[in-house]
Amino acid sequence: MSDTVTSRLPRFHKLPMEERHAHLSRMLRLQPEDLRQLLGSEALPPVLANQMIENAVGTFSLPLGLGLNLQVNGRDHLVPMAVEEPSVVAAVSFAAKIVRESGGFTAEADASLMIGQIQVSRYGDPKVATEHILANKEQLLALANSFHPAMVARGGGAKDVEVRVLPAPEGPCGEPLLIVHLLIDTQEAMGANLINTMAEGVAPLIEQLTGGKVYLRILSNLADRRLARAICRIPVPLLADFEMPGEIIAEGITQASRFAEADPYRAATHNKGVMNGIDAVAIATGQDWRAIEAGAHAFACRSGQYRPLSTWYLEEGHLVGRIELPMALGVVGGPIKVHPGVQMALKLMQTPSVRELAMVFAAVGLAQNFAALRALGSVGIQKGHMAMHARCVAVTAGARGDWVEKIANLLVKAGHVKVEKARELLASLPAEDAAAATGTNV
Ligand SMILES: CC(C)(COP(=O)([O-])OP(=O)([O-])OC[C@H]1O[C@@H](n2cnc3c(N)ncnc32)[C@H](O)[C@@H]1OP(=O)([O-])[O-])[C@@H](O)C(=O)NCCC(=O)NCCSC(=O)C[C@@](C)(O)CC(=O)[O-]
Ligand SMILES: NC(=O)C1=CN([C@@H]2O[C@H](COP(=O)(O)OP(=O)(O)OC[C@H]3O[C@@H](n4cnc5c(N)ncnc54)[C@H](O)[C@@H]3O)[C@@H](O)[C@H]2O)C=CC1
Repeated sequence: MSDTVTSRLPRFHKLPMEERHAHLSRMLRLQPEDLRQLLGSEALPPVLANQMIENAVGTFSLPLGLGLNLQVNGRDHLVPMAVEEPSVVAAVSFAAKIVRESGGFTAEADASLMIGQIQVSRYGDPKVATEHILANKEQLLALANSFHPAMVARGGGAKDVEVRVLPAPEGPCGEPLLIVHLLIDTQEAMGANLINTMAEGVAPLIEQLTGGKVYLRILSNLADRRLARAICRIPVPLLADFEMPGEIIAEGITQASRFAEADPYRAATHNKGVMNGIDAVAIATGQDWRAIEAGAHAFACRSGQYRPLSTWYLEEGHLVGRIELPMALGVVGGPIKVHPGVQMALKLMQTPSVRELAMVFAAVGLAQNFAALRALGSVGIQKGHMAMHARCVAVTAGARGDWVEKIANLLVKAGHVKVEKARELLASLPAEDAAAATGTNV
């Protein structure tokens, strides 16, 4: 990664899109075809779409924004985000701007260790079956690795075997579940397909060793051996804005954190805010976001109560934020080398390794959460969010072209960001302006 790339691009959001492109071109040495890619005109050719999924009838677009100001472990990152919700990109950039003034995010990510699960039934005595499996661990690992020799050559592959005996859901009369875990290092890949291949591949040997019958052979999306963590420490005075001192803002954020820690109803929304950022960058970079979502929420519930993925507290005059969650990502495999838009997004991120990507994801989640809690714990979410949502409202009401921004500004000024109000504003325009505003004069 180049150190000459900065994600601190003041007032980038005020520029027209062509000037944003010009800026990126200079900084990242993008080619004209890269820019066409960004604009979507070459995003995903129908022929590729038809090869990617079944019954393809077209492609579907989302806006691609750039999260700015993000600094992780002293390095700047531009964050491509594919998302339909207004204010998400602004919010992450806003938070990252404050955090970078405090030294940026510190993050780490585990190696790509994933779990393949094999469910065994009719195995007899669970203790004996467990002993037989563990006594033949090396044979099982060798067999698993024989299905992916290239992965072993890269330093990855099956590394360990664990056995779990779980109580029968029907109660003591039912057979306890015997679950074998294959721990597999998937290196730069998310790994689902290769884990499933290995899990299916070792099943006959497990049946032979236990005398039982294997049912499911599939990865677990609770990727708790592959966690990413990020932390930030913001001096309280740095939280101040024109309206409020830092202490008041810090108090609002720590109160929000306490609420989420105590109440699953709130924790769900808190985590939705975290995932606003993570999902957007996951979609842009071709990740399996359902897998990331499943892992995040299962991890949030690991203590038996659904809890927040991030927490905030005060320590020695600083507001400290922490996040930890499973991060099963890939920079190869799946659609990553197939989808040209994904390749472009990874180019904007300067082709990170999978661990770098995981650290950026964690930092984005924490930044997104900070921005939401900062608003929620002080002026409320509607002020900033609705100001940006106003453009969507104006378009829904029929505004087009330059009039979208004008109507949006009038809605915010009126403190009334509603489609009826936008229609009322459009209807109150002189006939010529109204025709221009709704595009009916073209
Ligand atoms: C919206 C802001 C950022 C405005 O905040 P502001 O105070 O107007 O921002 P600012 O003018 O001080 O600008 C600071 C920086 O923010 C960025 N920024 C500022 N404006 C823009 C813009 N238009 N476009 C792009 N970037 C923008 C930009 O980087 C800018 O730096 P600059 O480049 O100017 O030096 C703030 O009010 C905010 O963060 N609000 C929270 C919004 C949010 O969280 N949205 C998510 C959707 S709500 C939801 O789904 C989640 C939730 C809330 O339920 C989760 C939960 O409950 O926990
Ligand atoms: N429950 C779940 O999460 C499930 C997810 N999936 C899907 O599986 C896909 C991901 O599976 P993968 O196995 O990651 O993709 P994949 O099947 O494309 O395998 C990754 C490929 O990349 C190659 N590779 C090249 N360089 C590598 C490197 N440095 N490190 C690692 N591999 C390297 C590997 O040899 C392998 O052939 C996603 O599309 C996901 O949606 C599929 C089934 C279930």
